[in-house]
Parts: sequence; structure tokens; C-alpha cells
Amino acid sequence: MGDSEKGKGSYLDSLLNLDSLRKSLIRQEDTIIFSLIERSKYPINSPLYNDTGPGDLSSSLLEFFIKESEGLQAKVGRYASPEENAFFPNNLPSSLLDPPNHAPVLHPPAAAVNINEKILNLYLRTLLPLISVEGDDGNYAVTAASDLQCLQTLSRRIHLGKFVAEVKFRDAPEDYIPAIRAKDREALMKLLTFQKVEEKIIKRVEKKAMIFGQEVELDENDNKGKCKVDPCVVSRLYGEWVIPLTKFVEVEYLLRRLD
Ligand SMILES: O=C(O)C(=O)C[C@]1(C(=O)O)C=C[C@@H](O)C=C1
Repeated sequence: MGDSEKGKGSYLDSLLNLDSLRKSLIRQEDTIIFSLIERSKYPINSPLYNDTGPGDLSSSLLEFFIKESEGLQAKVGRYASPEENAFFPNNLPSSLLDPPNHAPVLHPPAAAVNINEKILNLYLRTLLPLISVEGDDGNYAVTAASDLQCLQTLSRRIHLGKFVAEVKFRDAPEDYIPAIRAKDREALMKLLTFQKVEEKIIKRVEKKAMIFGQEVELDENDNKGKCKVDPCVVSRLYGEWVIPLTKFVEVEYLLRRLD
């Protein structure tokens, strides 16, 4: 087996193992928190989000930026990965690369679950005002790039729920199949919930936001203790949106698992 084959084997194994998926979710907390810290450098820059952009642009400047960026990334194979979901999946160009030659990990009809519209609305309406200050510094390109980074890291984390659901289903099909057949969302939610795991995550992300967002000074007395992103916003983000949306993806995936 060549190096690339070995790599593929362990990559697929890691997507079918609850411990390694949870490790990946923990590592993604760092990426999400750093992306929020980056976005908080810029003010809201609201002209980016106006319904119509400059000139004859019929969408917001941010939507235009996301569509064009996704088009470019699609050509380099981003959406050939089952972990990636586009915000504007219609009419994306094909990848220039050969498709991956391993068996799909996810159940094909269920793999199409995509809740990015919800994530985008939540980001724009609720999260952005909590992490950026009022104002307009005209830095629209870097602000849009920063928005896209936040959106993609959040989307990746939340949609990893499909893999978590697949592993849980494979581990105990006899528990899940009756609830899926009965389309019983509540029973599915109960089966896939681990309260203790959630409580730990919410505490950990608050602590990480406190540590990652500190001003680092050589003289400890100069550290005023102000964080770049409010740790309470990060724990709220996880408790009220990230974890519930991940669970929503898990349920949506499972409901299609027997199709
Ligand atoms: O770790 C799991 O079992 C998951 O399903 C992921 C997750 C999460 O979003 O972090 C969601 C539901 C569980 O209650 C715990 C954690």
C-alpha cells in the first residue's frame, strides 16, 4: 500500500469512529474560536450585507463573495469531500481533480442534508452583532474573507453531525431503526444525546476563548484581562446554536438513513 493509500485508510477509519470524530470536534473548537477572534478585528461593515451590492449586483456583496469563492474552491475539489457543504450549492463548477476512489462513508440519500441557509441567517442576524463593534472601516474584502472563514468552520463542525449519526447508527441499528421507521424525532434526539459530553464542551469552549483571546504581554501586570471575543458569547454560541444544530443534522440524517 502506497503512502497515499495508507492515508486514505486512516482518514476513512477516523470518520467512522466516535472517539476520533469527537477529537476532531474538539480541534475544530480552536479553529472556530480563532476565526471569531479574526472577525472581531473589523467593525460590522454593514454595506457588505445590503440586499443589493454596488453597480448592478443583484445580491449582497457578501453573497457575491461567497458564491465566487465557492466556485473557485469547487474547482479544486472542496465539495468532493463529504465533510464540506456549500452555502450556494446550485450551479457549482465541477472539480478539476479525479473524484475520490473510496467507498462513500455516508448513506448516499442522507448525505445531501445541508442546513447552511440556517447557519448563514444565524451568523448574520445573531452572531455577528455579538462579536463585532458598530462601524464601517471600508475593509470589505478582508471582512468578507473573515466572514467566509467563520461560516465554513461553523458549517463543517455542524455537518460533521452526519458522520457522528452514521457511527451511532452502525453501533446500534436495533435502537435506531424503530425510531427512524416511526419518524420519531424526539426518540432519535434522546438516543443521540450525551448530556455530560455537551456540558464539558460548553465549559471548555468558554475556557479556550478566555485563553486564546488574551492580550499577551511580556510583563504580566500589563495584561488587563480583556478578551478579544467575549467567552460567554462563545459558550452561548455552542450551547444555543452549534450543538443544537449538530443534533438537528444528526436527526435529519438518521430520518433518511433507511431510504
Ligand atoms: O459527541 C456526540 O455524541 C455528538 O453527537 C456531538 C454532540 C455535539 O454537538 O458536540 C451532539 C450531541 C451529543 O449530546 C454530544 C455532543
